[in-house]
Amino acid sequence: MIHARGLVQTFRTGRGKQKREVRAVDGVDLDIAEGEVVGFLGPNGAGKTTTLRMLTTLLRPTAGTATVNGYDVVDDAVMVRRSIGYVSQAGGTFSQAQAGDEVVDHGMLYGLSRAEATRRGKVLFEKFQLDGLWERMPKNMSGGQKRRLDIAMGLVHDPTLVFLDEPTTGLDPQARANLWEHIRALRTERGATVFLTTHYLDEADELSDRIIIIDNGKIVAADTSDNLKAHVSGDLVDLEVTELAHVGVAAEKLASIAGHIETEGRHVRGRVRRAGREVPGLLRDLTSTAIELDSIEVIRPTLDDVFLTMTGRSLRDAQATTEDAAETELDNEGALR
Ligand SMILES: Nc1ncnc2c1ncn2[C@@H]1O[C@H](COP(=O)(O)OP(=O)(O)OP(=O)(O)O)[C@@H](O)[C@H]1O
Repeated sequence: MIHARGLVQTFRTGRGKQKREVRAVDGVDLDIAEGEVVGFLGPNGAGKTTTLRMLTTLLRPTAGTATVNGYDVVDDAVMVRRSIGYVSQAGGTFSQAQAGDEVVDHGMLYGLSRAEATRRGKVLFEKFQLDGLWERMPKNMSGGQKRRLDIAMGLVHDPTLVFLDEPTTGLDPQARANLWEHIRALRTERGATVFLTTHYLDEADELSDRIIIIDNGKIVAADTSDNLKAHVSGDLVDLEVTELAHVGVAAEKLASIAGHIETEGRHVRGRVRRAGREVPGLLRDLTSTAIELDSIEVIRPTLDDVFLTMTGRSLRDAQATTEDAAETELDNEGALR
């Protein structure tokens, strides 16, 4: 479905002495199979949108190659565009037209007849709970409704591969959860392959069969969420010992199955690769040495823990830093216009 080798995108930013080159995407390889839902995760400025724009033919790669649905993104750009659905981050720039007309026009742009585009549009409106809004102007819709309209537009020509760029950014929790249901249905009901970018960890976790993490233009991890968590971080085991005097011994015992032990008051913590298997033995060991616990907690790692392990910093911190350093003067030389 999607195969990319060594994709690179560089931008020149600034003027005069400030001039420099940004390697927004720096040698990305991707292999995405039919029917997969892949979450492309990374902090702001990591290179998610730029990768997506190369795969959807909106940007010509500076270097590297990619095929989408078997078509080359440079040589067969028109065929790539015809065979995919793309819902951009900003959403559609709607005219003064009614929502239904926007969808029909979009379908006709992809070669459907007016009748067929209308038929499919009506089905999608029902599916995305937009019934009754066919004649409404998009500017008078709620954020969630507009986002669902964007997705309906991206699907009107029935693509089997759909690119969604930050589909739920700016939506309230209820509208997000509702959109998640629709995204799940793309695969279960239509068998579509979905490639979605997000910087919400929970969203990537909830929706994706596989997660690809990008940072500074490079892929730092690619696997199922469970595998990433299990292999990279392990579970956090938090023991609360009853007697402060026992903290040292408890830490020694935990150290036999865990890496990097931390203590805080009566708490002893460490990461254990297979907590389900290891913890019963640890408890027996503690009991046999008469160390009592007030509580024990096993906390599954989050994707943020994975990111921390891979890059040495938290995804949330990385987000804040790149937002501060956001470029203001952009000069996009690679764009196909
Ligand atoms: N047209 C452009 N000209 C110059 N630099 C650009 C341009 N587009 C993106 N960049 C830079 O390339 C890097 C990657 O940007 P990109 O938009 O791909 O990141 P992202 O992961 O999608 O971030 P976000 O989550 O904020 O959308 C950033 O440093 C950004 O400032």
